[in-house]
Amino acid sequence: MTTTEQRTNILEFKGVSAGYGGVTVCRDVNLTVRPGEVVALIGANGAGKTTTMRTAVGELTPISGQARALGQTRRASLPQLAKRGLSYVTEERSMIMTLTAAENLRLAGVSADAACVIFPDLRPLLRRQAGLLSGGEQQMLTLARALARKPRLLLADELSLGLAPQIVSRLLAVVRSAATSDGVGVLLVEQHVRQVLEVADRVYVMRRGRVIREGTATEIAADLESVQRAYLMGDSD
Ligand SMILES: Nc1ncnc2c1ncn2[C@@H]1O[C@H](COP(=O)(O)OP(=O)(O)OP(=O)(O)O)[C@@H](O)[C@H]1O
Repeated sequence: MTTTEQRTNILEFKGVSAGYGGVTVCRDVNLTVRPGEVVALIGANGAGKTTTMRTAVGELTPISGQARALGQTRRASLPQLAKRGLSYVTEERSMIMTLTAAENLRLAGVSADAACVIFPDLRPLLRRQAGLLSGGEQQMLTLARALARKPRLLLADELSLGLAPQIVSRLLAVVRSAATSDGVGVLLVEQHVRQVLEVADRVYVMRRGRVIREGTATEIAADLESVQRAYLMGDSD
């Protein structure tokens, strides 16, 4: 990756407000993601993290401001962004549960070998129905499928929801490595704040629809108790 590429934002929000049916949920959000960096978006339930992600991937249109992914100057849909190199993964199990792991990969145009390079543990599971995989295995498959497509921008919304800490670490380590080794820009929404701070470069903290703090992961980690007390305890405080 050249220095110029590293400096270019592959995701950029300028004063973005967004919401549902005319009701504004996120207000004046400014954020950036550059190639090769892992950026975490943290905040209490209902803070507006998913709304921000859905705006970034073109599922929601900003009420005002500008949301630009992968250099698009006009609003683009998720399929258009996917063609340009966006992968979007969420906590929802997105596999077809009656198909095998290998069939799910094939359906996405991803080779089983490429997926197994990312998570070797998938190899013995390829012929198993996706619906019979554990939650952690399903998310390994989801992440392997997303990364094997060699995206330029990965948006992951609570990929590890409800999973054991050990598997959360493994998923996050693979995300970190995709950023470091392949230059993927990553925006991560995670409830596992301590773990995400270990892999993130920068962090945005949201509360009541606004970004109320940003910093390097090191800065936020050094001040984690007050961040958690002030911002993550619940939006009704
Ligand atoms: N489809 C929708 N229609 C109307 N309001 C919505 C919709 N989805 C979310 N909201 C509201 O928008 C606000 C922000 O929700 P959002 O899902 O973005 O928060 P979040 O930070 O991702 O929360 P969580 O951590 O609980 O997933 C909440 O008040 C929520 O009720």
